Parts: sequence; structure tokens; C-alpha cells
Amino acid sequence: MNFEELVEKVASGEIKLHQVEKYTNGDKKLATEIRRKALERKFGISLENIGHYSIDPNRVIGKNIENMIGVVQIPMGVAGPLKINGEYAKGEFYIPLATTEGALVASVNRGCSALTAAGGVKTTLIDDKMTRAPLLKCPDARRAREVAEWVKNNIDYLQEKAVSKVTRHGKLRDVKPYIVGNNLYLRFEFETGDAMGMNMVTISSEEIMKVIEEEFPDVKYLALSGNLCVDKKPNAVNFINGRGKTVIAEAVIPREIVEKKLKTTPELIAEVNYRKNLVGSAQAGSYGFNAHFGNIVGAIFLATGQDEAQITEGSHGITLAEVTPEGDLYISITMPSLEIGTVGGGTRVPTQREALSIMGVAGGGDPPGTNARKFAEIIAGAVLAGELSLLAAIAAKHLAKAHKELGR
Ligand SMILES: CC(C)(COP(=O)([O-])OP(=O)([O-])OC[C@H]1O[C@@H](n2cnc3c(N)ncnc32)[C@H](O)[C@@H]1OP(=O)([O-])[O-])[C@@H](O)C(=O)NCCC(=O)NCCSC(=O)C[C@@](C)(O)CC(=O)[O-]
Ligand SMILES: NC(=O)C1=CN([C@@H]2O[C@H](COP(=O)(O)OP(=O)(O)OC[C@H]3O[C@@H](n4cnc5c(N)ncnc54)[C@H](OP(=O)(O)O)[C@@H]3O)[C@@H](O)[C@H]2O)C=CC1
Repeated sequence: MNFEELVEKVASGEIKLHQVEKYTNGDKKLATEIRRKALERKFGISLENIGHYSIDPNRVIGKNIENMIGVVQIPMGVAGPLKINGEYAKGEFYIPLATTEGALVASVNRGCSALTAAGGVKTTLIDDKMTRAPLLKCPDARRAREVAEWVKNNIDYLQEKAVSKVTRHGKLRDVKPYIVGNNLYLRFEFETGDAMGMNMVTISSEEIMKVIEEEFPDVKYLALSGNLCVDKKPNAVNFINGRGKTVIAEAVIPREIVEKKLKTTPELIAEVNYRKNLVGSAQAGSYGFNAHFGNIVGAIFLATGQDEAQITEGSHGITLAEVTPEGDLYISITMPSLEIGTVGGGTRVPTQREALSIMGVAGGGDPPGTNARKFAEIIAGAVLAGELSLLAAIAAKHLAKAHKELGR
């Protein structure tokens, strides 16, 4: 069948979208073009821009995307330099941000400028794990408790019998069981090196379930995710116990810098933070006791090939601001669940990998895990910059003006 005939058959539905590769001898680039042309024909539209790209469909179809028709282009800016005095990230960094919200990059840039002038951001990694919580149906709660006890006492055995079959980098380190009636949720915690880890821990958890089913024939493994993991949904468990990287960024900004670069005072920033981010968020029942973590996390996730649905948990966290006895501004952000990686998933797409390379974090670290931790510290620093600048703009009543000038 020639190109035109294939386009016609896909447009009419005679050939399904996901079957096109069968007719192109596995040529995924050609299949991508046929699907796009078929949509153009069916709807009488032009998809010219979706069809402009440099990444090779043969490298991403089957690993990152199905039914590919092209790409979406999001403008990417860069903020920095930002000086970070971290445990893994040390030095000055430029942060790639993919967004269509005017004023966002300018704002993060201003935060970077103020923080760097103040001597930089101190970042601290509190925890690092990926979780998966399969669900087991037990005869009753007492049996559920027995199974949970057995699992807690057999972590090393499960690592050897199940996890080591799946991955070299994944390591089962603990389990937190939750029992509701006769349901047992085993929230497994894994180390995942530089990978965000969801494939790794999901495939490992299935292997663990096989071992448990063998050990406890009266217990029924019902769901690989019992929703206590928690993946891609707002929730309290990640906020309290952490998931991915739990990281804190903090800085002290001298009063002159607050006044000159941010056009306000430490007192006003602290007051706005208290009344807006803490009291306002409490009244709203929000998990985001912050101004806009989601803006910075979202823009970095899109630029660097992170799983965009995990922006949900990445937007959780707390911003604190107070005036020091010297009259300067102390500001911090605490991010309980930043689920990120520098290998695997979307990080291997060439544009996203280039964005990671701007920060020196593309690929695996030496030793494994150090690159992802460095990346987490850089994200935390950028989030602090964004919080600082937006709080200052709101305190100075510059928010509307900024978005009038840069956002429309
Ligand atoms: C727009 C600014 C930065 C102006 O701020 P400014 O202080 O008037 O700007 P400036 O010209 O005096 O320059 C100060 C610094 O800002 C940066 N800067 C300044 N302009 C640019 C530019 N064009 N491109 C890049 N960087 C820029 C730059 O770093 C510069 O310092 P330097 O490096 O020169 O020493 C400020 O008003 C601001 O940050 N406003 C806040 C905007 C913002 O944060 N928007 C985020 C989105 S709001 C939202 O989505 C969430 C929300 C609000 O709904 C959440 C909630 O409910 O709170
Ligand atoms: N399956 C699911 O339920 C879900 C999947 N996802 C998706 O999962 C993907 C991410 O899964 P993830 O497990 O992170 O990625 P991958 O499935 O790509 O696993 C990472 C791979 O990188 C290898 N690797 C090489 N160097 C390193 C290193 N330094 N550190 C860690 N691993 C290394 C690992 O080897 P080795 O195996 O030998 O350790 C492994 O093969 C994303 O596409 C995401 O969207 C998201 C949510 C849920």
C-alpha cells in the first residue's frame, strides 16, 4: 500500500491508529506522519507545527509514547545563575523552565538574583525513597497483622528472592503496613538510584506479591497499587511520610537586598507569608502551604522529562518566612515529595536530556543516586527563588502590574 492509500484507510478508520506500524515495516517515523496526515484529512485541518520536530520517533515510540503524531512545543527559558550550597549541588546553576506563563521565568530569575547576591541557598536532603503499596485481601484483620509482621521481618529475604531479579539499582529498604478491616496495604519503600523509580518498584512489587502468595495461600493479592503509594493524587501520606526526595532549601537575605532587588521589606514578606500561605491555605484545606511550588516544579518537570502527573505531589509543601533578630529575612521551603529522576522515563528524550545537561545532571551519577539528589537540590533552590519573588511581588502589590506587562 502506498502512502496516500494508507492515509486514506487510517482516516476512514479501516486501519486503526495503533496498527499503522504494521504497514510501514516498523518504520515509526513514517507511521507518525501517516497518522498525522490522516487526522488532517479527517478534520480538514493543518497540523503543520505538530509535525515539526528533531527527535526520532523510532527512539521514543514503544518507550515513551504510542500513536505518535508529532510533538507539542513549549517555550523554554532559563533562570540563573543561582548559587547553591548543597550537599550534592555545589556552585552556580542555570535552571531550564518550560512554560507559557509570562512573568514566571522573570520572577524565578529575580529570586535567583536576590538569593545569589545574599550568598546562596542552603539545601538539605531529608529522605530519598520511592514507594508502591499493593493491596492484599486477607481472611480477617488478625491474619492481615500476621502477614504484615512477616513482611516486616523478611525485608532482606524479599530483596533477594524478588527485587534483585528485577533491578540492579532498586533496593527494598522498608515497609509501612496499613490495615483497614480485612484489607492489607503494604507501602514498600525502595531506594532507586538516579531513577524516579516507578517502573522499577512496580515490577519489583509484583515479584514480591508472588512470594507472599506462596507463603500465605489464604491471602489474595488484589491490586498492585492500593492507592496508599500515593502516586499522582493529592494526599496526606506523602506530605507526612515523604515520597521521592524530601528536601529543604533555606536562605537568609539581608534587608538591603530585599529592599533593593525585591522592592519590599522582610516584615511585609513574613506577614504576607503567614496570612496567605499558612492561614489562607489552612482555611482552604490545601496541601500547598505555599504560593506556587507547582509553577516551578511544573516548568522544570516539562523541560527535563519528568512524569508531569507527579507535579501534583511536587506542589505540596510549606514556605516559611520570618524576620531575623538582625532585621534580615529568613525564608525556607520544605518539599515532602519531589518524585524525580535523571535516568529512565522521559529523561532519555533528546531535548529533555539536553535540558538536564544544562544543570550537569543528565544520566546516572557516580555513585548511583547522587545525580538525582543533586537535581532535587537544584529544584528546591529554584522553588525557593520562585516563592521569594512572588511573595515579594504580592507584598509590594506588583503582581497584577507584572502580569499586565509580561503576561498578556
Ligand atoms: C516581573 C518581576 C520579576 C519584575 O520585578 P522588578 O523588581 O520590577 O524588576 P527589575 O527590572 O527591577 O529587575 C529585578 C530582577 O528581576 C529579574 N527580571 C526582571 N525582569 C526580567 C525579565 N523580563 N526577564 C528576566 N528577568 C527579569 C532580574 O533578575 C532582575 O535582576 P538582575 O538580574 O537584573 O539583577 C516581578 O514583578 C515579579 O516577580 N512578579 C511576580 C510574578 C510571578 O511570580 N508570577 C508567577 C506566576 S503567579 C501564579 O501563577 C500563581 C498565583 C499568584 O496565582 C498563586 C497564588 O495564588 O499566590
Ligand atoms: N509502572 C508504573 O506503575 C508507573 C510508571 N511510571 C513511569 O515510569 C517511568 C520511570 O520509571 P523508572 O523505574 O524510574 O525508570 P526505568 O523503568 O527506565 O528504570 C530505570 C532504568 O535505568 C537503569 N539505570 C541505569 N543507571 C541507573 C542509575 N544510576 N540509577 C538507577 N537506575 C539506573 C536501571 O537499571 P536496573 O534495572 O538494572 O536497575 C533501569 O533499567 C516513567 O516513564 C514514568 O512515567 C510512572 C508511574 C507509574
